Order: sequence, then C-alpha cells, then structure tokens
Amino acid sequence: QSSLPRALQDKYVLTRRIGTGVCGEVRLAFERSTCRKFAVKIINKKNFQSEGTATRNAETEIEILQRVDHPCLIKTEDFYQTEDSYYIVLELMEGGELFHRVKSQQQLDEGVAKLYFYQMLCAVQYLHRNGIIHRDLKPENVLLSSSEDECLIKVTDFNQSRILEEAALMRTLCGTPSYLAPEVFTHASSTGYGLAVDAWSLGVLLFVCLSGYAPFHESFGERSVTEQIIHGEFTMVPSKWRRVSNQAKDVVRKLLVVDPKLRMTVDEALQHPWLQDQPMLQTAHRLMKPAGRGDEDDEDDAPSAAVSTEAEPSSAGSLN
Ligand SMILES: C/C(=N\NC(=N)N)c1ccc(NC(=O)c2cc3cccc([N+](=O)[O-])c3[nH]2)cc1
Repeated sequence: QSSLPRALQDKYVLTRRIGTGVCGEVRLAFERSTCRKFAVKIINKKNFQSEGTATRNAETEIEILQRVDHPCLIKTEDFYQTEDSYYIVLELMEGGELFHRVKSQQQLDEGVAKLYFYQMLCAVQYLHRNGIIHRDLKPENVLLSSSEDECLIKVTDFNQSRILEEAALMRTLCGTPSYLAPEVFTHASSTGYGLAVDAWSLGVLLFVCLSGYAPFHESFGERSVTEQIIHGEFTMVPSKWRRVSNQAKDVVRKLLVVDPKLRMTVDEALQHPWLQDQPMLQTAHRLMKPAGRGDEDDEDDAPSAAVSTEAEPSSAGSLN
C-alpha cells in the first residue's frame, strides 16, 4: 500500500490479492465513489526484461489495452504508474484464469471447450484484423467471467504483443536492400509470419482444454520440449482423447502445423465444421452482446433498414 500512487488510492481502495502472475499480482479493488469492484494488475517495471524493452513493451501494451474494443478482450478502466510499477485497473473476471478451471476439472467437456475456443478465435480474429499479434496466448492469459461453464471469456496480457508495423517494413524496403538479410524479404521477420504464431498457441490452448495436459512436455520421450515443438511432435494420450470427437482433433492437428504457411489461420478455424454448431454460436453471441441485451429478443438495431433474416454470422467478425 505504501508505494501506491496517490491518485489510485484517492479513487480506489485496494484489498486482497486475487491472482498472481510471474510479472506481478492482481488485487481486488473497490471504486470509492460507486463501490464498483475492479481488478488491479500491478506490473513491476524491474522484472526480468531490460530497461528499454520493458518500457517499450509496456507502452505498446497500454496503447493496445486502451485501443481494443471487443467483448472477448479485457477492458481497462484506468491506468497509473510510479517509477517502479504500472497499475492497470480492469474489469473483474470472477471466474479467474482458464488455467485453474482446466486444472480443477482435469479436462473440459468438449462443448465447453468449443464455447471457450470460439470466443478466443473471435478475440484473436479481432486483434489480427487490427494488425495486432498477441504472441503470448496461454491459459493464464484467458480469464473467465464467472464460475459457470457457460461464461464469457476474455484474453489479456499484451506484454509480448506487437503491432504489425507494415510501415516500418516498407521503410526498411525503401533503403538499399544490399545489406538486408533474406528473412526480411521472406516475411520470416517478426512482422511477416507474426499472425500465424497466435494460431499455433490457440492450437496448444485447445489441446490443453480438451485433454487437460500440454501437447509438448519433457515427460514425453527423450526429446526436449523445444525439439518436440520444432518437429511438431505432440502426444495424444489415448485415455485422455478417447471421448474427444474427430472434428475437434482435426482442428488441433491443423493448428499444430510446424510450417506457418501451411498452418490453419484463425479465419479458417472459424469456418471449420467443428465450430459450425448453432446452439454453441447462439450461446456465444448471447454472452458476447453488451451487458443487458442478452436476454431480451433482438431489438431491430436499425428499424429503417430491412432487418436481415439470415442466421447469425458464423464468425463474430461483424463485432469488430
Ligand atoms: C494486462 C495484464 N498483464 N500485462 C502484463 N503482464 N504486462 C493482465 C494480466 C493478468 C490479468 N489478470 C486478471 O485480471 C485476473 C486474474 C484473476 C484471477 C482470479 C480472479 C480474478 N478476478 O478478476 O476476479 C482475476 N483477474 C489482468 C491483466
């Protein structure tokens, strides 16, 4: 409490710790004027990254957090900083981290895994359409809105995120090319293959939700985890995958593809047969609507225009 920014303390009362991360902690906070509950993520600036990188990442992250607007991406209420920490005031996600939900349930029911995975796909599709690569998608960075199985999920932690700097790449290509390395042209540079790294991570996330264990793990054979990843060698333990449908396995197999050019994209994943599941899509869209519009029947958003009769779009692209 001692080193909390004055302005933060004037507006919020910070109470108990509700989540712990490797780079800081999450505290429950109450807004003094309204008693509304929030989560405050405290990020130590001095964590393992070098001074410059940490500051640059944090500036990018804050810009992304304040710019994104999607029902499956965490929203920030306020932002404060001192010389040694950042304080991000966020909406409360009382279901906690997906990591703990999967751990406590051994593995998720396939229908629940599909509902969560669809929301993650919508969130990442929104990021990719806005030129943002998350780069650190993992169960700790997916938060659940409630303890119900059927709940809204939100992606968070943009510490490793990058904004696709096409402009920077264009500037680079304007200069004399003679000193540029091949990968700058072959899109192997961080801005080129970038989007596909999130598709791989979504494959790992889906694998963990469906089976309850990680696809690449040092306990599988003598190869190191890095070796297993480089060769795309994941292990489907029969007892854990027996009750999982072939379509679900097909999504995992098409995302955990080593060559980023051959890997299924987020857009393609949204069109996969496994996700063409009307009841799941209706539940997802009800959860993703702004608060309070979930249960009323859909009022005509634009009464003047002819209300379209076709079914809800299969991908939530229209939300972006
Ligand atoms: C922005 C960010 N990280 N950025 C970064 N590491 N540079 C970030 C990372 C993690 C969170 N986590 C939470 O908001 C969060 C974790 C958790 C666990 C139990 C219960 C709750 N909750 O809100 O009730 C939780 N919220 C929120 C933001």
